Amino acid sequence: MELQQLVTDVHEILAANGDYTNLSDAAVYQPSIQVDRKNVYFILHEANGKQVAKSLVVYEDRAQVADFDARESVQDANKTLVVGDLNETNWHALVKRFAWVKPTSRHGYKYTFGLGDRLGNASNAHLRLFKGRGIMPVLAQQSIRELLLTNRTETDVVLDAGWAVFEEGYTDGWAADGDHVKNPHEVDYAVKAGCSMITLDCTEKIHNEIADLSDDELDAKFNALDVDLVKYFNETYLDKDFQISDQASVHFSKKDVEQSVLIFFGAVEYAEFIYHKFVVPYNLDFEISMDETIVPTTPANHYFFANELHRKGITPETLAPKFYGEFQKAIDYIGDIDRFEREYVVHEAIAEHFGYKLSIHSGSDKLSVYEIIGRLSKEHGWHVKTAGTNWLEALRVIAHVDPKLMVELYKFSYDNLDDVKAFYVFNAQTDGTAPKPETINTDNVMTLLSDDDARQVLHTMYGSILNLQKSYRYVYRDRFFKILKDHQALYDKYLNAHIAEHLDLLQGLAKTKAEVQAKYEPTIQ
Ligand SMILES: O=C(O)[C@@H](O)[C@H](O)[C@H](O)C(=O)CO
Repeated sequence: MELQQLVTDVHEILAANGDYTNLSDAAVYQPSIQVDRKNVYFILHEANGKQVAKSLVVYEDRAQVADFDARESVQDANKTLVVGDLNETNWHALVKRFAWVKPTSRHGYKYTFGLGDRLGNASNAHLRLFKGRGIMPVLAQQSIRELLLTNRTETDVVLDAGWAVFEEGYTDGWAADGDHVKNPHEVDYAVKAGCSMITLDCTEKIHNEIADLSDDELDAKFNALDVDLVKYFNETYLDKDFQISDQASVHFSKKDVEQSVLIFFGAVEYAEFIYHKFVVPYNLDFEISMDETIVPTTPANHYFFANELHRKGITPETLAPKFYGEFQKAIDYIGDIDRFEREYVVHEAIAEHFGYKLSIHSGSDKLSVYEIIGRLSKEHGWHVKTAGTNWLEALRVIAHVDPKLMVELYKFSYDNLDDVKAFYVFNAQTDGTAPKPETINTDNVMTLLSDDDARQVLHTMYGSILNLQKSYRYVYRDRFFKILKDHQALYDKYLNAHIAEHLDLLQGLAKTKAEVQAKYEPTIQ
């Protein structure tokens, strides 16, 4: 783009007095335009084959503009216009000028939604869907596991999301979640990369093996604790009933007390350690997760955990119990929905009593329980986390554009599923009911995206697909990303239709899974 044309664009923007609907240069991406006094900022979209080349354009006083890493520049009276890349230096320079470009705490936002983007190009679509929806997007949300499997850094994740925020002019607030961090160096890494929130995964501090002890073994182990601890726990909880709300109460039997202490108290102490070492000093938005443990979090366990945190003066922003039933990757809820609702009432009451919101992990595709969650948490708020479902919508693009490649990706994933045994646990891994690759062809490949077992296979094999190399060359990664970027509009459409199904149910705009599928599924065929 000619620099003089950009100077003309700037003058037209300054003269437009905020009405940018009829700018003469279509390359100026209108949602990104920011005017601060006589300074102008925007993203330039230039066609690059089927893709869009993006540049930052800044028009500022000469002294200020030195903050930016300029590829080229031109003087205009006492101003300088620079053109630069969407890189780390330029993002931080924008953050100095516009606070909303930086991630912030979810505190004060009633409804918040995690939009984990394993590829780094879903956030623009997500933001266009979330604008005006009344839900705060946690755009940057990748677990350490996802970072390892995708060879991305936390900084990559924050920047990919942060540039989308500026580009879409999303000024309502967004968050960056250092997800499933388990130890001080992972927490420190997430904080220093600019995450506004951490999700402390307590899995390794939760003693699932206790659940297998006999009553006598449990009793012996509990009574082997320091006498003052045994005394405190028994006096505080044993045979006690806690009326939490009109609808919810929790009773502690001897077994409830002993299991809650021996399974969870170590995690309470660890959360306290991380809280004082990081959450307070860095003023972090704090989530505690126990959703990936083997033992479900009973209401008694949850009350115990929350009460012990409260006794230590700790109130997280959100807490993720492991609910009754199964929240497996990429598929709907598995379990007795009535029992889920009965127990959810108690979990929600506990969260309200102690002043935090429930967090729903593996929140993708749980269309059968969103109405319950949205209804029961409507007054107090909810946090729902998705990630892999956005990856699956990228695969839907591949299946639509290059069915032959998708057949190959599925066969590779099916044949190498052991790659993810150490990372994920799901039914399709064990029960062998996923479609056999020999039954999949270019005519039926799209059906993989609606088959539960195939979805789980594809949902978890993202790292293996993206990183497979032969003779030092990526087998799939380059082809994958070229197709996706050549068809960004199709990806955006798929993403928004699929996530809208989630939001409509959570926000009570629809009551059933069938309703939202009838509304949105036809748009993604
Ligand atoms: O796959 C992952 O590691 C993450 O997406 C993680 O599961 C995340 O916390 C989540 O629950 C998203 O649904």
